[in-house]
Amino acid sequence: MTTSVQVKTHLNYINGEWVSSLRNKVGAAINPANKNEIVGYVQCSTGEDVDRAVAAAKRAQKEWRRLSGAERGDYLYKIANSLERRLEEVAETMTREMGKTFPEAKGETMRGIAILRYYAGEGMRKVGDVIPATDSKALMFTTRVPLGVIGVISPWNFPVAIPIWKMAPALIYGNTVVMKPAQEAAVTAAKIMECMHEAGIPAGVVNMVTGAGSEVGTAIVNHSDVNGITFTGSNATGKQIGQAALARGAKYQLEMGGKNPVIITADADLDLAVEGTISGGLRSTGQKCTATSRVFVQAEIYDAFKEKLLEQVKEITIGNGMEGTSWMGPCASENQMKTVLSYIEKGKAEGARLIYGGERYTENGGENGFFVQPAIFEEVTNGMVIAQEEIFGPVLALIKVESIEEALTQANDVEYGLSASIYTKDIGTMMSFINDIEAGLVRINAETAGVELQAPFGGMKQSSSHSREQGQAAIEFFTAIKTVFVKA
Ligand SMILES: NC(=O)C1=CN([C@@H]2O[C@H](COP(=O)(O)OP(=O)(O)OC[C@H]3O[C@@H](n4cnc5c(N)ncnc54)[C@H](OP(=O)(O)O)[C@@H]3O)[C@@H](O)[C@H]2O)C=CC1
Ligand SMILES: O=C(O)CCC(=O)C(=O)O
Repeated sequence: MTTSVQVKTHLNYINGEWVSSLRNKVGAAINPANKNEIVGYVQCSTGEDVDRAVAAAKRAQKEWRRLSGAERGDYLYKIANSLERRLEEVAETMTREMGKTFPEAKGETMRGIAILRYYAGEGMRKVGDVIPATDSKALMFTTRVPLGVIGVISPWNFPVAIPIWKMAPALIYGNTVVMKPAQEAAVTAAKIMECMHEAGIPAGVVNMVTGAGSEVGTAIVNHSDVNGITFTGSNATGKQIGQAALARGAKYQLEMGGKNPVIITADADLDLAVEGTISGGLRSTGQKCTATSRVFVQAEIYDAFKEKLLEQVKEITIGNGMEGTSWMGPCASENQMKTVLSYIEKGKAEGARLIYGGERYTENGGENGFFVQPAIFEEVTNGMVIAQEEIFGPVLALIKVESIEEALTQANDVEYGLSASIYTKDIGTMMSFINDIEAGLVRINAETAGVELQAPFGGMKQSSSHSREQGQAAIEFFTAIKTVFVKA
């Protein structure tokens, strides 16, 4: 097990400098695999710290937007190189701070590097179109301008990838940023800022203020000089942010929960389906908005699928994510663990049959961490809470269906619409799934999780504010279009 990361007090990053919060108070970040281990200390900031960061971002924006896309891209390449040099350290910090296994944390950090390089390249791509004017002597075209200052509010479940997939496009299109990471992932976020600093990004272009969402997050959302807010997290918080932004006329983008289904048809490759269900539902301890949570299985193969699934889930090793033997780490916090355990209790109380796991895991030193065994329920009906609400934990609900139509109807019968997958060999079934499933991310013979950085990402229904992040879709949020008519 590597233990190279020093425990230190991380400061806010404002106007190119590392500064304490004006309140001068810090909070300890603890390891969810061992609550006695402190990973670092982070600032518990106030609205006044946000004011300073926003003022710095506003000042820096004029110069930053004047640079060419290629010049801004050069900074992103340098940030990517710095993150690459610190890959192991950042990944280890992530594992120790929020629990995901080291290989997953490393994979996520590499994804962050790839996102930075992708958007660095975007600085050289077209930003507008020439549109024929009705006047033959005129030239009409569109161009794009940055929004100004962007508030980035990010969650703890992807501490590197999510802040980067919000900040990199914001920056490349000429915006400046004030970032508030989840307090539970703020040490890892500070490492990203260190990479930005190392890359020599001009003072004020990127700023980070850590602290409670109810204080720091709210201050960003309500600040009149923050022109756009991009958020990933819970529906309750997302809706509040959307309403507050709308009330003062700021642009907003919300990525929220999921209750993602997988359908296993009678002709599915069962080994592949079991592998995808386990990986989609239980990797990262189920703490992905794209995690599989409802498993619709056709009656003909239900028993065979269940047997294989149970066989393999029993093999899952739980433990500290820094141990090479651990397949699944802890929940990210005590609160998250309690939420998951309470959903498991609700499932039992509502009459679903728990056929595997679902207890707090306390073996091999686990009593000091926030571990939960994977839980597999069957006899779940669509009206149950565990079939409707986002659990964000390692819980799978098996639902037996007679037909693909029944599976589709039930799969759509939730308020969310983020991702969905089907395992089938039949092209007709694939086509009806693509057409009829209500989800922004549709996957065939592949797990529900797994977002490609170059493709649009976002959900339908209550899963998002109906916008898309990542890939070239990001330009829609981070810029405004100007239509220009030139008459010589
Ligand atoms: N879609 C997804 O990827 C995610 C979904 N979730 C869902 O949300 C549940 C709860 O997780 P939780 O961490 O509480 O999620 P939140 O939505 O509360 O947190 C997400 C981010 O928003 C910040 N925040 C909280 N309240 C406000 C506010 N009033 N104004 C502005 N920003 C705010 C948080 O800060 P801080 O936490 O530092 O106070 C954090 O940075 C999970 O169980 C899961 O179901 C959670 C994370 C990611
Ligand atoms: O599935 C993924 O890779 C991304 C998931 C995600 O965006 C999230 O959980 O917030």
